Amino acid sequence: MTNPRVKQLFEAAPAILPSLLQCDFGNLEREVRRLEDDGCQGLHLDVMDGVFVPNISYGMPIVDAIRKLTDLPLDVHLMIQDPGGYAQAFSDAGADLLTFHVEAVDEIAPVIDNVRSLNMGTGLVLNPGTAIDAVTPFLDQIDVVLVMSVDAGFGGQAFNPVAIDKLKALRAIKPDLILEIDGGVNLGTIGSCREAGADLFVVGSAIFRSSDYAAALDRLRAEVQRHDPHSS
Ligand SMILES: O=C(CO)[C@@H](O)[C@H](O)COP(=O)(O)O
Ligand SMILES: [Co+2]
Repeated sequence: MTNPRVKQLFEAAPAILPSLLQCDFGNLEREVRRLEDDGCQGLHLDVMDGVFVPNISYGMPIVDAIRKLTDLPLDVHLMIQDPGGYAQAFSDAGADLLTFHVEAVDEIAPVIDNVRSLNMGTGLVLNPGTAIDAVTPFLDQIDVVLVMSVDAGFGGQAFNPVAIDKLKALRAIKPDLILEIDGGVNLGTIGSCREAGADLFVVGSAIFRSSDYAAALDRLRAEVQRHDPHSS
């Protein structure tokens, strides 16, 4: 992995990545500073097109605005049709790690090649109903598998435990693969994700519905540590 910010993010793992979907966009700079001050090691940005998922969030201009506010690694989760067609635009906007849904493309390999050629980290995303077989042929060409524990499209949904078995299966197939989990991750679910092998934990509601982000992050980090499969 040659992208230095992605390298930095992976070295920080296990790490919590706040999903900004539910942040206060009217005070974006203040939100980003708060998360930096609270010791976050990266930010997760959810891009939705209203076609691949039934919701619209934001696109390149917001990624670009956040890039100008921070040096933190930006993990851009594309929930869009034709992700390959937008890879250059998100690279230009400042994405470091670009993940796209296997359900959104017919041919996965050329899109991986496209993202890699732009020197971004590359990740494949699986919705809860998609088997891991969709990503296993590509594990040597990518940097991350993002396992969804909700159907992509909205924050604030309940965690689907089918994700736990997928994390365990992927971890068994490739012990050094970076595994990311996204959807319904909170104090009640983050520990089992860590035990199943997750390295990167995307958290939206469990941070942004709290008035004290720092305290919420500290509690989540403590739970990750308590469930670390490497500690006795
Ligand atoms: O990708 C998505 C939703 O599609 C996520 O990144 C959510 O934004 C996470 O929010 P919570 O489930 O933690 O509320
Ligand atoms: Co996401």
